[in-house]
Amino acid sequence: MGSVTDTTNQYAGKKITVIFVLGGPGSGKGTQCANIVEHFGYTHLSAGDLLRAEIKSGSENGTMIQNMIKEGKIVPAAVTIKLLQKAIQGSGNDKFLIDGFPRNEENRAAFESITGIVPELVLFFDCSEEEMEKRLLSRNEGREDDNIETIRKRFKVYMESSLPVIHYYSNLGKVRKIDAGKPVDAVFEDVKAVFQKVAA
Ligand SMILES: Nc1ncnc2c1ncn2[C@@H]1O[C@H](COP(=O)(O)OP(=O)(O)OP(=O)(O)O)[C@@H](O)[C@H]1O
Ligand SMILES: Nc1ccn([C@@H]2O[C@H](COP(=O)(O)O)[C@@H](O)[C@H]2O)c(=O)n1
Repeated sequence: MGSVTDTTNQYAGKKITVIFVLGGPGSGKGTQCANIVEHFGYTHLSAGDLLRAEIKSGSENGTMIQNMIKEGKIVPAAVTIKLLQKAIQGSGNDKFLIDGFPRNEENRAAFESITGIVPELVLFFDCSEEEMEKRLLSRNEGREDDNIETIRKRFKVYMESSLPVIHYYSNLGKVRKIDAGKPVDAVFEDVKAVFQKVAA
């Protein structure tokens, strides 16, 4: 198992690099991950997308996951980690952006102990609640949690449970904070600067 400072991960027989992508709901994580995939060859694994796919697949956990998402709550780590492990193992790539995970201390500690994977970096999209709310309310993707009631619950969970995870990695010197309140292209310029250093 890796230590928190050793980011050379051996996973399922191969060396992999993992970057966690964190930030509030609607801060633009998914949008920027798409840009990173295109420019830097990472595979994007969105925990939220994996959970939504699990609901659609008719899995035995589907109803539980759907209820948690509607309430803006965090699904038990064991469920999400299984989906992430499957996606990592099924990918031919060795570089992963894990978006929207770990979302709380339970996610973080369980991922570390189950997989032994240590993130190279944590990309943190910092954005005001006012801007995130505006973006989520106009996202228009038919998501069941993009309504004002659930959005407020998601913000509360983010403040109470997700920010402490970002602080944990910040104390380890792993966080790269990006001003995510700027237009998409300007945010990506700042993201690029981070990835150019990772590649160097
Ligand atoms: N920098 C930006 N400026 C304006 N709008 C943006 C910006 N980045 C993303 N958006 C838009 O805001 C909405 C939310 O973005 P996105 O889905 O990337 O956020 P997210 O952080 O992945 O959200 P969630 O955690 O809820 O999945 C989308 O409609 C997207 O097009
Ligand atoms: N680690 C995670 C990630 C997400 N969820 C649930 O999915 C919802 C949507 O997540 P997005 O990243 O797509 O915004 C989120 O509000 C949680 O209910 C989770 O449980 N654990």
